[in-house]
Amino acid sequence: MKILVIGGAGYVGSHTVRQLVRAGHEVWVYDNLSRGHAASVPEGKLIEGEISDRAHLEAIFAKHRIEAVMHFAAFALVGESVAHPAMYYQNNVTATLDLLEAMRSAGVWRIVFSSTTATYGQPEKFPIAETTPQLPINPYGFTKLVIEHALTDYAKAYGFGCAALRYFNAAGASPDGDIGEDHDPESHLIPIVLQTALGQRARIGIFGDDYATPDGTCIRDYIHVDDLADAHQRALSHLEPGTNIQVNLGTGRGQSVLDIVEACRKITGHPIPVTLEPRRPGDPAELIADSSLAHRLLGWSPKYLEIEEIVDTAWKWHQSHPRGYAS
Ligand SMILES: NC(=O)c1ccc[n+]([C@@H]2O[C@H](COP(=O)([O-])OP(=O)(O)OC[C@H]3O[C@@H](n4cnc5c(N)ncnc54)[C@H](O)[C@@H]3O)[C@@H](O)[C@H]2O)c1
Ligand SMILES: O=c1ccn([C@@H]2O[C@H](COP(=O)(O)OP(=O)(O)O[C@H]3O[C@H](CO)[C@@H](O)[C@H](O)[C@H]3O)[C@@H](O)[C@H]2O)c(=O)[nH]1
Repeated sequence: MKILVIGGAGYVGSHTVRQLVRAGHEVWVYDNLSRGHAASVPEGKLIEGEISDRAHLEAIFAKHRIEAVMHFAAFALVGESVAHPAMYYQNNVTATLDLLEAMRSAGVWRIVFSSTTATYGQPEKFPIAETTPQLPINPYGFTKLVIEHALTDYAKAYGFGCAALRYFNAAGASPDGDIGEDHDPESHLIPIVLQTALGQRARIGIFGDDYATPDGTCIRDYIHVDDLADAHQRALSHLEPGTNIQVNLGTGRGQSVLDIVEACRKITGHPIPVTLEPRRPGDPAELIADSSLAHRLLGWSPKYLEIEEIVDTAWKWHQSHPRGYAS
């Protein structure tokens, strides 16, 4: 299929692009490089552009006879969304609606959308299934929920084929160490802990140890990026006009912040000093996925289940690219 991967120069997008290319799809990446890296995109495949630029998108859709969109482009940081909600509503909602309109004018009806567990807020029951009420507790989660609703309506009214993939915490890197996670500034837990192991940071600050979890630190379900990429391919082949699915993607296993530090100590052999810091606004205490629907609908199940295996792939990337793509 001819696929435009929007936000494909970013972390999850770049891993997905690789798998799509290997599977024989004709892939183009559309990205404004605000948070992505040209070096993560296969040679000659990057088109620089904004998702709010409808005319540019429509021209690209026509020129490359695009049949499907994978939409990764967004701002995606919980804490930042609390501090700067306008940025989030603008990019994740307004500009994404421009993209949907560009697709509609161009007759491109297939879309796989990066949604998130942040749309659930802080559920009371675990694991989280798709039937769990979506009650976001931060602006980021709200922006993604708005687009899920828009996709439902576009599927019904305009015959779009839509899959919203609700990832839990993306983690790890390509096992060959060629591509991986590189955000500047980095705010995600695993890369920060590994940067501490590399000596680039003196310590890792733990955001709160008074949550209602066994060790008091927040629990997340870390899912390998290559498993997410695999789910995108499966979702794409599931799309028909009017398809509208939402599925969780996680391992079903929860790791606390302290568990992650411990796993990184084991993999890196570094003591990794920690300090205690106040809670980060917008953080839910616990998020663990029930991904059985993705298994039933798409035949998907994660290949990386052990957190040490996931951290090991990230560690390979950080060791071979201590300054990320600038290395
Ligand atoms: N990383 C996670 O743990 C996680 C979990 C759940 C959902 N998600 C979602 O997955 C998607 C990808 O996340 P990521 O971690 O790879 O993020 P990322 O920041 O690494 O990648 C996003 C990419 O989109 C591009 N982009 C942003 N706004 C754009 C715009 N207006 N026009 C064109 N390009 C634009 C950026 O330059 C970047 O390359 C996001 O939509 C995010 O909300 C991520
Ligand atoms: O220096 C740090 C960084 C993070 N944390 C904690 O580690 C956990 C994970 O944080 P982080 O890696 O920043 O991820 P999340 O805030 O859980 O958000 C990620 O995972 C969500 C899905 O759960 C996605 O929607 C988001 O886009 C993605 O950034 C949270 O409890 C943080 O408070 C720390 O204690 N110290």
